[in-house]
Amino acid sequence: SSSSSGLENRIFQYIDLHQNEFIQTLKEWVAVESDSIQPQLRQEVTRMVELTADRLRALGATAELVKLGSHKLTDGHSLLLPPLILAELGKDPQKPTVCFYGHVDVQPAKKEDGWKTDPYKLTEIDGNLYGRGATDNKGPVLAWINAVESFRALKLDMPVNLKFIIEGMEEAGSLGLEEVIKKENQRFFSDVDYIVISDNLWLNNRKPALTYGTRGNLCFSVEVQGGQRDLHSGTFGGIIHEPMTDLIALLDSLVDTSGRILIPGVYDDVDSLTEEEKKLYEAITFDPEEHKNNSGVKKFLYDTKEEILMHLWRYPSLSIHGIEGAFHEPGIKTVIPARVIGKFSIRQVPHMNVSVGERQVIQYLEDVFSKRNSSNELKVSVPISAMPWVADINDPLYTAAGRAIKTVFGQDPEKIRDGATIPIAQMFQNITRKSVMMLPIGAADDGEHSQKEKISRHNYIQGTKLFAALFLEIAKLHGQLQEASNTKTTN
Ligand SMILES: NCCCC(=O)N[C@@H](Cc1c[nH]cn1)C(=O)O
Ligand SMILES: [Zn+2]
Ligand SMILES: [Zn+2]
Repeated sequence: SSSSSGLENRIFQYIDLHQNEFIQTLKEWVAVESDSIQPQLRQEVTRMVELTADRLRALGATAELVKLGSHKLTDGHSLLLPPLILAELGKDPQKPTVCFYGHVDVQPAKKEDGWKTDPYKLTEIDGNLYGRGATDNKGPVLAWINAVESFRALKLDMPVNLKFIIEGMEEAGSLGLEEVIKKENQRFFSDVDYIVISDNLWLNNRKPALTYGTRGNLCFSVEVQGGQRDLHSGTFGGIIHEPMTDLIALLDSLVDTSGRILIPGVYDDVDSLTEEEKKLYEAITFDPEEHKNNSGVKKFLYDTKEEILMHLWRYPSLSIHGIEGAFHEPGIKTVIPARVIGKFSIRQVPHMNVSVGERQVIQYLEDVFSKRNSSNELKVSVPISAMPWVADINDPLYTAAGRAIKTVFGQDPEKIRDGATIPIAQMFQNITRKSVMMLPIGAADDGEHSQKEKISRHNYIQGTKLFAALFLEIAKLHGQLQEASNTKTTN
């Protein structure tokens, strides 16, 4: 049913009445500088993980803090990783078990980066709650917790068993997580029926979405080394092969002005486009103008909605991210850097093979470099390699979420893919073989990772209702599934 039941209405009313308390908790969470990128803030990440575990325990859950060991920093030092939370609430064999994944670490944020408000002080302006982590991912994690809290406050039986897997290193590449999923596959995940991730955004500012796919990513570091030290360009400029010049030539050889990747073979395994798939893009509500406004750029490479969506979701793209070792301060420094490292990545799509891609790129870079007859040394490495993820939208989990969305937002969800990479989705699906779904609550203009990250009060509160409605829909679905399988066995 698309209209809410008496039970849902009671829960929704509770959520509406307690919204300021939910926002207060989000304020307390945003105040913790749980930046997982900067080593000096690692203790804050650990504190945030512990705070989250306490909150889960207050709901009646058991929350285990799994030690993940330490990792090596680029300067050679070792740093302890924050623990991972594995929590459980309810173990009724008659109920389905839903596992929620989220993260409580955040991207770095400094007021000087151009924030209009203090990034660690949640500030409400015109119905938007600005602050680092508001949408990525503290708001959505709290929305799950708020939903459970609402059932408890109303003394309602939870319709599903819940498990939570919450980490503190997502923004730094989910270090140590894959090993835990593998290790816990036969234990923690054994009775899980559904896995839900709420760590992405809607496709536009108003229409809710369900996400069934993400692109993967192959990240490359291209190092060009000349001599042992930087040189004066007045003394050596004109008589040596400069590492930066080699690197710029390499980077410039990767993609043409229309965005097409120039590495031979890259498009060979990309799924061919069927008429049926084409229709999916035509049916989606997506306003290229709104997307352009969210981005702040003047023009996209493509004009139509369909072309834009396909180039974000089902075609690979190559982006150049930066150059380590380059002089980047204001003013002029007439230096020739001795060693520079270019960073670029290729978003992977079905059915590209990451190992094949790796070889194609390395071979191509070596070929381009050898034609330059440079005396410098080239080294290519692949620090991150993540496969794309696509799920079956006909899975019952998607039906349940679609119904919950209709109840809360009064409209059917847009079924979308995401051009970014959530490696955990593919990992969960591949290792556990469970149904995996991404259910975002943030709008397209939430500005994850940017200087104006926010979640709207509306989305945070309706998102809380959405998760409560999802628990009920999954329980209903499970009842139906169980009835169907009982009918099968008795026939
Ligand atoms: N909307 C969710 C975005 C999550 C995100 O930003 N993921 C990163 C992960 C990544 C991929 N390669 C290196 N890190 C992303 O850039 O897609
Ligand atoms: Zn995130
Ligand atoms: Zn993020």
